Amino acid sequence: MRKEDLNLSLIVSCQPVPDGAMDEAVFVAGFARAALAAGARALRIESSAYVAAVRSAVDAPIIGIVKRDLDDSPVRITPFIADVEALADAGADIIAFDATDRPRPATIEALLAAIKARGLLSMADCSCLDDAKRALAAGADFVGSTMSGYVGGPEPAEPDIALIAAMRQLTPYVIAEGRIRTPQQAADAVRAGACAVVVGSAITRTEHVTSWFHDAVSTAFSQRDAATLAIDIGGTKTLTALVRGVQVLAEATIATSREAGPDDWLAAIAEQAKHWSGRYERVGIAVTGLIDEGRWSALNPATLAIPDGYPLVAQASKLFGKPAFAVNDAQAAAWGEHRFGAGGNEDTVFLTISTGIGGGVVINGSPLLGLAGHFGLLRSPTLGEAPLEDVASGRWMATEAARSGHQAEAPEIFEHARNGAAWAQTIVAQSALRVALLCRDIQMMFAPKRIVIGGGIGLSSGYLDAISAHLVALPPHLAPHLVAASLGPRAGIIGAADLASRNG
Ligand SMILES: CC(=O)N[C@H](C=O)[C@@H](O)[C@H](O)[C@H](O)COP(=O)(O)O
Repeated sequence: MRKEDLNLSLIVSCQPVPDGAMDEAVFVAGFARAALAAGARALRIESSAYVAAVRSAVDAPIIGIVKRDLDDSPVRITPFIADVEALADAGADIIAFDATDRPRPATIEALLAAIKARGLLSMADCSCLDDAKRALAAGADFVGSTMSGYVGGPEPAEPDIALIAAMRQLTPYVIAEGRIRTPQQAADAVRAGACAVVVGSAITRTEHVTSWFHDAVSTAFSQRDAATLAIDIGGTKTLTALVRGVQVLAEATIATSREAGPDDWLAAIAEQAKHWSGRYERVGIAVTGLIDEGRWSALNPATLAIPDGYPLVAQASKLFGKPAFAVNDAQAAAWGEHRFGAGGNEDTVFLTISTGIGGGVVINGSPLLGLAGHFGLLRSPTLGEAPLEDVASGRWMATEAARSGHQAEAPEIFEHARNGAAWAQTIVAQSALRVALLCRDIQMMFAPKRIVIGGGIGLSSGYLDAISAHLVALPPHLAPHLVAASLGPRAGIIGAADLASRNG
């Protein structure tokens, strides 16, 4: 065969788990025929006996290898010249061998000479770019990424796409191999420049594939069945709950003492959670302010005076004796609404318009964490550089009412507006306009499928309509799709609980 014959091909490695249930010639030949029937162009087969068995069953090109566990060398793949001879006799078209720079019984040059002498093609199984350079200089026909991740240290989870790309700079005859477990990863290897892609375990090691599914399913079952202690620490109150999935099994609200600090807040929560001891496996915490690498800081100290960089995750896991995860409260609510509420599992931006203004973004199924989504702190010259929450939130509405001579909190202002009071209507309209402009800009930044509006102000009757009214003039492809939040004040604890279950 010619080197070009392998171009653009999928190669299936038929090496069942050694000593496993499928480690028999009849299964190896069966895997080979099934792979070819489904579009594979070539096969990679271990041992001269199995090469012979497959050769008698199919005409496709066979890459042959022999695997050995030697006492005096770490090299396992085709270490001896005699292995090359046996594979050639059995009918292999290409012979692959370990090309790593390690103590070995036969040199790379000697192996290559023996392969060439039989008129066959060679594949050098490399662990790094230097292996590939040496193998090509010695005359190897193909270089493969086979040994990357198997020459010491922990086995990586992903295929070495970067090595494939780097090898492609040396030669077009690069075969991608090793830990390619999804069609997506195989396509990535092609994009990185591979001329052919070998897939093994994911297709022909039934025991391995079953154990991947088994592990994932058992972990998900135990996570689903174990409850989470979910905590939402706000500027005035703290909600503590026992949550399983979207079910809130029990909950309690305590005041957040503004004179105290995080140690005392956590102690008060622990006192409450004593009743649920033994019933939760992890802790999910949503907080006002910024969470960065598990540390908690205030973004607006007026909401709650949090010391800079408080080690919230470390303190909580110590106090509760369980793994803890912390996230900003609006980001937690954004995740809750995205997964289980009005976000409908689509790209979602969540805005909570309440005493202050918060937000969260979920794009491509992942929440943006850290500083992302703190929309209430956006400043613009048109608003005199004031943070948006200082000119649109419930707090601002009450201040504006007082300025126009009316002592009223947000709910009463809405009531007055509905009853036709012009001063109240102006305040509501101004807040809604500013939030509408924010929604317009959010649409340009993230193009979410839905902007979910929550919070006491956001869900006040008429407010969503007032925002929408400012956006009707936008052309349809620029207009945000606004929807009302559906999980209410529990969105934060539900979101934090679900994020905690995914993060530990
Ligand atoms: C390192 C080593 O000994 N690799 C061996 C080489 O033939 C096989 O165990 C792998 O199954 C083969 O490389 C395909 O890789 P994966 O099964 O990850 O798709």
